[in-house]
Amino acid sequence: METLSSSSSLSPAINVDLDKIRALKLLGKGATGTVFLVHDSVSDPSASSPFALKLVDKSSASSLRRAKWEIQILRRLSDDPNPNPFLPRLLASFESPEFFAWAIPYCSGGDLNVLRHRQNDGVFSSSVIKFYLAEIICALDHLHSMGIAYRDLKPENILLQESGHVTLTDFDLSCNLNKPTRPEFYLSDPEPESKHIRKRSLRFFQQQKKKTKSARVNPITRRRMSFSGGERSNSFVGTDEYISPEVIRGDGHDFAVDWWALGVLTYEMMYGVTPFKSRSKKETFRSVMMKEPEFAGKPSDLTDLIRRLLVKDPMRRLGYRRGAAEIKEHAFFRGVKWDLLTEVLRPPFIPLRDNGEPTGNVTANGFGVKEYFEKLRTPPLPLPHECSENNRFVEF
Ligand SMILES: Nc1ncnc2c1ncn2[C@@H]1O[C@H](COP(=O)(O)OP(=O)(O)OP(=O)(O)O)[C@@H](O)[C@H]1O
Repeated sequence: METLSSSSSLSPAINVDLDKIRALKLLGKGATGTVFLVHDSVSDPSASSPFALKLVDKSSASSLRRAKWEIQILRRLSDDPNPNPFLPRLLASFESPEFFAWAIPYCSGGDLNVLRHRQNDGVFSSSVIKFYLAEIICALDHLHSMGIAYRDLKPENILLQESGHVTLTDFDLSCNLNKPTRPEFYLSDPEPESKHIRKRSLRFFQQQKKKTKSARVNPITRRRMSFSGGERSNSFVGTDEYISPEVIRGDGHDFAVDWWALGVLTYEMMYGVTPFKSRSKKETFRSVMMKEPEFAGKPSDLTDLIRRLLVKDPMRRLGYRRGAAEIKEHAFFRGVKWDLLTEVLRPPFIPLRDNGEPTGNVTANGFGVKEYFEKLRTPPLPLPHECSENNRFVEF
C-alpha cells in the first residue's frame, strides 16, 4: 500500500493500510465509489477521530479518471487558505494496485434526501429550507470563485455534519471553467465586507482581459467528458431530474447550471417531488425543456425564488449576471446574516451523537475493507434447494 499524501492538517496524520484497515460500517455506495466509516483505534491507538474513506476500484478507466479528478478538487479545497465551512477537505489519499482511496471528514447526519423522507409529509418548512439553502449557496459561491462548476447538486450529495451544518460531497462531475468575463458579475456586491473580494475579482477580471483568451445515483451518459475548459463546458453530465435545459441542448453551459439545480432542489425540499420528473428519461428532458414548474398554494417569496432559478434561458436566470450575490439579495433571504451562518443560526436538525464508536448501528468489531470487496467478487453460495437438486442429480 502506497500512501500518496497525507494532509498535515490532521494530527496525527492518517496512515491507512488498505490491506489491513477495518471499517465500522458501510456509509454508502455510488456509481464510482464505496464509502466506509473508519475509526481504526484497535490497530492504530493514535487514531483520534472517525473519518469517511472512499474507495474506487481502479479496474474501470472512467472511475479511475473521476477518482483522480475528485482527489484533485479536494486537494484544492484543502489547500485553500480561506476554506469554506460547507465544503469538505482532504485528510489523506492512498493508492494500492487495486484501489484509489481517500479520507474526508465523517458527516454523521446522513444526507438531505434521507432527512426529508423522515419529515412529516416528506417536505421541509420554509425556515428549514432557508437555513439549508443559505449554506449551499455559500458553498457554491466559493466553488464558483475558484472557477469550479459543481454540476451534481442534489439532496443525496448534501451531507450533514455532526454540528448539523451542511457539507457538499461528490466532486467527480465538477469541472473547471474560466470565471465569467462579463464585468457586472464582479460589480454591485452589496456586502461591504466582500469589498476586498470584489477588488480581487476585479483584478482577476483585468488580468483575464489582458490575456484576451476566449473565452440521482444515476449520472447520465456523457457526450464528452471534460473536466476543464473555457467559460463553458459541453459535457453532458448530471442526474436526469436535475439537469438543466442548456445541458440537454448541448450548446454549452456555465456556472448557471448550478443555479438551475438549486431551483430543482428547492422545489423538491418544498413539495417532496422534483418539478420535471416524468415517466421516462425522454419525457423528463422534454419537460425540462418545455414545461413551466407548477406551484400549489399561494405565491410566496419561496415560490418566486424557485421560479427565477428555473428560468430556461440561463442568461435570464437568477445568478447568471452577478452570481451568488444576486441570489442572496432575493426577498426570501431577507434577514439572513450571510457571514455568520456557522455561528448565529442554530441548525434545524442536530444528528444524534455518533463518535464512530461501535454502538447499535455499527459493526462491533468492524470488518476488513479488503474482505468486503473480495466477498463481492465471490459468486454466491448455492441456495439450499439448489443443493438438494444437485444431490439428487448426483444420486442418479
Ligand atoms: N463524508 C461522508 N460522511 C458520511 N457519509 C458519506 C460521506 N461521503 C459519502 N458518504 C455516503 O456515501 C455515499 C456515496 O458517496 P459519493 O456520492 O461520494 O459516491 P459516488 O460513487 O461518487 O456517487 P455518485 O454515484 O453520486 O457519483 C453518499 O451518498 C453518502 O451517503
